[in-house]
This record gives sequence, structure tokens and C-alpha cells, in this order.
Amino acid sequence: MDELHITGGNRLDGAVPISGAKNAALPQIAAALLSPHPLELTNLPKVSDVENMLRIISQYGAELRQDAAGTTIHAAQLTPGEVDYETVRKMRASILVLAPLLSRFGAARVSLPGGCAIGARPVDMHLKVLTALGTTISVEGGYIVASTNGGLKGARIVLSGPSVGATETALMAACCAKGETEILNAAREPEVVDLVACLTAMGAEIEGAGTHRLLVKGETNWRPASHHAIPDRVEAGTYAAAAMITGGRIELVNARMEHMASVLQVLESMGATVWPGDRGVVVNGSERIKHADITTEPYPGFPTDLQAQFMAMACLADGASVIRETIFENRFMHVPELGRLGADIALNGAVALVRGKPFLKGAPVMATDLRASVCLVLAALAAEGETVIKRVYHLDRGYEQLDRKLSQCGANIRRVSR
Ligand SMILES: CC(=O)N[C@H]1[C@@H](OP(=O)(O)OP(=O)(O)OC[C@H]2O[C@@H](n3ccc(=O)[nH]c3=O)[C@H](O)[C@@H]2O)O[C@H](CO)[C@@H](O)[C@@H]1O
Ligand SMILES: C=C(OP(=O)(O)O)C(=O)O
Repeated sequence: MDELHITGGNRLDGAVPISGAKNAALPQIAAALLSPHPLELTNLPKVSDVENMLRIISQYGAELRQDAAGTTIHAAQLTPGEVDYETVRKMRASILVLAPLLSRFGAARVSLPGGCAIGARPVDMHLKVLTALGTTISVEGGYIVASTNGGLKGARIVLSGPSVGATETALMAACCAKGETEILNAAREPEVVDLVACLTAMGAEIEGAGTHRLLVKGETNWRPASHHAIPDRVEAGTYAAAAMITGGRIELVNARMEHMASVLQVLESMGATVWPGDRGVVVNGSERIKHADITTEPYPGFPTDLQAQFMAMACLADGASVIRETIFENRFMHVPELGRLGADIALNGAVALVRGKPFLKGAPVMATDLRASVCLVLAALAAEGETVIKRVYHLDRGYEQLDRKLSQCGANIRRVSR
């Protein structure tokens, strides 16, 4: 199992190419199963979640062709099968193949994911969406067993909250349904908008992307398509935090300022200077980090996927910061590990009170999930001495060449295979 060895204290300076967004790529790979025509996806990040998703769809007979330009998925002929517990447990986004399988076969069997490190993460909203569109669903032996009687039918769907995944399930299913579907309280995340762009290129007719009301025409006339995934706003926000926590300067090449408004606003309130560069966004850290008041919210609010990274910065801020996590009930797994580096954090339910310290000190720590792991990397970059981070496979789920990108900006970071 790989470890990261980081010696802190170096000021980072350089340019980081921001990869395609993992959370845009995963639903787009699932969407390729909807159509019998080829879908070329470019800008897929080279991360293990994307590899896993490609493996899953190839298990159903989708043909993959990878070349320098991108990955072409051709789901001309599919073979039915189930998505097992081990697969869904390791990568929850695999639930996104449920709607495409259902639309292609009229039936599907996908394992329930169970809880995970950051919360219970039920899939009830995905199931309600599919039920509204005419699916009969039961849970048998831990598996979702779904079937349609005569195909999916368009409907008016009111989501009980703007779930990203449930909106994506609704969009994919509605594209195949007979008649129009209206999705209310839809998620507005850029990754949802990018799925709409991908589905539209594939032939779908969808209105309202980026709003809470989506209108899907249904019975899509599929055609061959090509789509370029948006840059990863969470990866960009992570490197912005790396610039800030080391008092350095990083150009986030490809990053889109319009996807990062709330993040950049908080970053500026903490003392960073941010401006649009020729190739993306430039973030200049300051000598001192100011304390912050952060509440995670659905887009366009501050993303939960950057909460841990900003907490690492708050650990070194002047004064006390308040961080409220409103999306996932257990997304503070990094708190005890930050404590091992000397951070002063008091947790009270969904609220963390982070009292800034003048310095952190390196220690052995354990990665527990994707963003918690990268928060430890950030803290280690600023800490005195060496930090060893174990269970780096969590990081590899969503960060392409993290150690290489950081060392090119001057970080003292080494990957050690044990
Ligand atoms: C692959 C992917 O895109 N992952 C992202 C996606 O996850 P994901 O799509 O799983 O997140 P959701 O937006 O669905 O979750 C939001 C909230 O709704 C709850 N919920 C969701 C579905 C459901 O059926 N029932 C239910 O109760 C969740 O437990 C959570 O509390 O959006 C999250 C919120 O921006 C991000 O942190 C994840 O990185
Ligand atoms: C929580 C995340 O991913 P997933 O939904 O795939 O677990 C994430 O990207 O931070």
C-alpha cells in the first residue's frame, strides 16, 4: 500500500494543469450505456474512480477504445448482469448505471451501497425518481431489483432535496421515457449541467440546465456524439488552498472562475489574491491566513467537497474559524488526524470551531476518504518536519498525479510503496 512522505515548509510556486472533473466524468460514462451509438469522451481524468466506472460498463459489453484524443464508448450490444456489492461499496457513483441499464433492458439488479465514511448516503431519492417514471422496485438480499412494465413513462418529479446523483438518475431515465418529464428541485451543480450538455450532444432534448427546473422531452433519438468534460472545480480549489497554505502562488491552468465563485470569495476573505489568468485562474497566497466562516451548501454555495481542504487552512489562521457541514452528517473524519498535527478543533455536531495556531508539526496520519486525505496533504505541506500519510489509495480515487503536480510547484513530497 502506498504512503506519501511530505516535508513541509516549502512555498509553492508554479502552474498546475487542472484535470477533467471526476464528478462530471462518472455520470457521462454511465450515460454512454443509454445509446447504441458511440460516445467519445475527452478530458476524462486519469483517476481510479474513472478506471472503475469504465470497467463496470465494459462488464455489460460496452466496447472501449482509448487513444490520445479520448475514450470512445460503444454500447451497441449489451449483456444483462448485476452490479455487485463490492463494486458499489467501493464507488458509490456506480449507482448511476441503474437508470441506463433499466432503460436498455427494462430490468436491472444493482447492490445497495450501504453507508460510507462521510455519512449514510441513502439512495432513496434515486429509487423514488425511477418509481415516478414507472419502475417497480423492491429490495431483495441487499440488492435493488427494478423493472419497468412496458418501458419508462414521463412524469412530474419533485425531488425532496437538490441531490446531484438523483438529478442525474432522473435525467438519464427521462431521456428514455415515453413523454415529457419535469424535474423540480433539481441540482444546479456544473457537473449536472455538463451531463445535460453530454446528453444533448447524444441527441437528448433538455431545457433548464443550471436551474431547479429541468424539462426532458423523452424518447431520445440517439446519435453518435463527442463531449469534453469540464475542468475539476474541486481539484482547482484544492490547489488554490495549497497556494494559500504555503503562502505561495499557483496558476490553475484550465480552471473556470465561474464555477468557483463561492470558493474564491472565501479564499479572498482569508487573504488570497485571485485573478483570471491567460490560461485559467491565478491564486496568490498571503503571509497570514485570516479566519473564516464557512457553511457548505448545494451549488452555487460553498462545496462540501472542499470543506476539509479549507479546514486545513483554518488550522493556521489568525483567530477562530467556524465551519458548518450541512450536506453530509459525518464529514469530519479529518478532524482527529489534523489534531495529530497539532490542530485545535472542537466539534459540536455539524459545526467545527477551528482555533488557528501559528504552526503545525508533522506526524504519521491516516487517510480516511478522498477529501479528508487531501486535507492532510495540505496541512503537511505547511507543517514543520515530516508527515507520513497512509492509505493513499483514497487520494488516487479523485486526484490525477497529485504528488507530481505538487512537486512541480516545489513541494517536498514522495510516494513510497510498501
Ligand atoms: C460522484 C459525485 O458526483 N459525487 C458528488 C455528489 O454525490 P451524491 O450525488 O452522492 O450527493 P447528493 O447530492 O446526492 O447528496 C446530497 C445529500 O442528499 C442525501 N441523499 C442523496 C440521495 C438520496 O437518494 N437520498 C439522500 O438522502 C445525501 O445523503 C446527502 O446528504 O454530490 C455531492 C454533493 O455535492 C458531492 O459531495 C459528491 O462528491
Ligand atoms: C464524495 C466524493 O465522491 P463520491 O460521491 O464519488 O464518493 C467526492 O468527490 O468528494
